[in-house]
Parts: sequence; C-alpha cells; structure tokens
Amino acid sequence: MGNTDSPHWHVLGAGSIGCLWTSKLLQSGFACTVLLRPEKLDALGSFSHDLILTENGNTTTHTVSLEAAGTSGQIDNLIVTTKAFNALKAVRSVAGQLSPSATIVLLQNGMGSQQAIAETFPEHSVYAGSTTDGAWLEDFLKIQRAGSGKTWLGSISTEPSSSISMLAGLQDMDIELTTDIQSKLLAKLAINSAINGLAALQNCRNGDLLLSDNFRTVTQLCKETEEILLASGFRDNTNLLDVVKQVLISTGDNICSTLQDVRHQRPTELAWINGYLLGLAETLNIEAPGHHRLMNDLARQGIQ
Ligand SMILES: NC(=O)C1=CN([C@@H]2O[C@H](COP(=O)(O)OP(=O)(O)OC[C@H]3O[C@@H](n4cnc5c(N)ncnc54)[C@H](OP(=O)(O)O)[C@@H]3O)[C@@H](O)[C@H]2O)C=CC1
Ligand SMILES: CC(C)(CO)C(=O)C(=O)O
Repeated sequence: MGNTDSPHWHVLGAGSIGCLWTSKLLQSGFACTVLLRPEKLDALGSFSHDLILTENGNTTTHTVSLEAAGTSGQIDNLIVTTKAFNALKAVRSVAGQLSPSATIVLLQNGMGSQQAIAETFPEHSVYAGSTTDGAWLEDFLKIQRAGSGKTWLGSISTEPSSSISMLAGLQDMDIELTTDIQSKLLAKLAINSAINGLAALQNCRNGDLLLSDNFRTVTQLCKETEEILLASGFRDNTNLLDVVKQVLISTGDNICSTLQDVRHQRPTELAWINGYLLGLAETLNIEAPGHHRLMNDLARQGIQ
C-alpha cells in the first residue's frame, strides 16, 4: 500500500533487479510504478499485474501498477534497472516526465553508463548503486531471489536528493549510503573483469577458472586491472588476485552473469567492464595485452 507522505518511485526496467526492488518498495509501504516499453504495455493490455517474488522458500504476490515509459505522468524518483547498454536510452525515453528536482538511481553493473547519464542530466540528482544481490526472472514479473547481498548507493552528481535516504530502510534489503560509490563500482568491476569474460569464453563455471591455464589468465587479468586502476588514481589496499580467488572458490558452482547472457543469446555488459578498463588503459598509455586478447577472442566467438 502506498503512503501519500512518502515519495512515489518509478522503476524503469521490469527485469530481475527491477522486480526485486519493486517488490521491496511495495512491501516497505512506498507507492511504486513499473515503467515498461510502450509496445510491451500495449501487448499486455493492462495497467496492473501481479508481481510474484520467491525468496527463502516463501512466495509473496504484490499488485503492481504499470505504465508505458515516456507516456505517463510526472516522475520524482526513478530507479533504472535496465542493463548498462540500455540505460541511457531508457532514461532519455522518460526525460520529458522527470520533474526538475527528480532523483535518478542507477543500478547498472560496470562503469560508464552511469557517468553518461549523470552528464546527460546534470540538473538531476543522480545516484549509482553497486549490489551483490542476486535475482533471476522466471517469467514476466515473476522472480526468484537467488541470494541476499549488500547494496551501496552513492551520489555521482552535485544535486542533493531528499528521498534517497529512505531507500536505506527498505525491508529485507541491506542498503547503505556511501560518499564514495566510485570505489565500490570499481572494486566490483575489477573482480568481474577477471572472471566474467573469461568464464564466458571458456564456457565454464566460475570454479573452473581456478584450473591451471585459466588461472594463469586470471592472474594476468588481475595484474593488468590493478595496474590500470592504480594509474587512474584508484587506491585499494586489497590484493585483487586474492579477492578474485576467494570469489571463485565461494561461487565455484555459479554460471556467471555474462555466461548466462551468452547462453540466452543476449548481449553482455563486458563493454562496461573490460571495455571500460581498456578505455582507461588507452587514455593512460597502458598496454593491457591480456584484456585486449580476451576481448578479441570473445569477439571472434561473436560475444559482444
Ligand atoms: N540479476 C542480478 O542478479 C543482478 C543484476 N545486476 C545488474 O543489474 C542490472 C539489471 O540486471 P537484470 O535485472 O538482471 O536485467 P534484466 O535483463 O533482467 O532486466 C532489464 C529489463 O530492462 C528492460 N528495459 C530495457 N530497456 C528498456 C526501456 N528502454 N524501457 C523499459 N524497459 C527497458 C528490459 O526489457 P527488454 O527485455 O524488453 O529489453 C528488461 O526487462 C544489470 O546491469 C546487471 O548487471 C547486478 C547484480 C545482480
Ligand atoms: C561475482 C560473479 C562473478 C559471480 O558469478 C558476478 O558478479 C557475476 O556473475 O556477474
């Protein structure tokens, strides 16, 4: 049930993370509307629908309001839950609806798409998020929460937001505000840069990257990523290879998100992960042969 004193949130992108956040916003008493592509809403022919969430063996059903992106009313608080490659276009599609002081929260993986949006919409308060939450879509508005993680939210623009702090209180979500979201995004990008592309190329589970040939490549990717990030001014006291090794052990049975995208013949977000690093490397005159080779090998297999 919506509370008239609390902000109304619009969620743009009815995929796994969009459905997870929508269910938690509704469960926490916020008014929330899901924005669909206009053609999707037309095909559905209805402005409300059940959203079904299964987590820890429990299933809950929430009735959600649906609107077409670009054709509905004013948006004061927008959460963007598309993939990185769709994010800017999606926000542009609702630009005419954004109120002058609208808050935009971006939950894309990788780096680059968030900064492009902050630069395109300098008058708005733009936040980026980095999450270790996991969810997958069983069907339209039907999701399974795969694991409860932590989400960091932090500003990437100069405009303050009056509503962002309320997100930290969402039920069953571990959300924390940070003044340095850039570091959180880069730390996750660094891990993904050594795992996702290689696992997609080798068509293997995360744990298989611990095997000798693969691990040699992981080691080289980590070394290059650290060199690039350090040269760009990012300081992190952890050893990336140690962190990646721990992730490979603890997620050994996982098919990483990029390999899942490849198997479902969807585009990947590697351009915002390894591609982002290669962009930095070029600016900094760093060679990064391992990342180049990986991206070229992936491209040869038709993986973008
Ligand atoms: N799923 C997870 O567990 C995690 C995801 N993330 C990150 O969260 C982000 C979202 O991921 P996820 O939820 O899995 O992605 P999904 O592909 O499940 O969902 C994205 C949704 O956005 C919709 N969309 C795209 N463009 C538009 C548009 N212009 N207007 C309206 N809707 C649009 C897509 O519709 P259509 O299918 O029609 O394109 C799709 O329904 C990614 O960056 C991902 O890396 C991070 C951690 C974990
Ligand atoms: C940490 C890792 C690699 C877990 O699979 C991940 O974030 C992903 O799959 O994108």
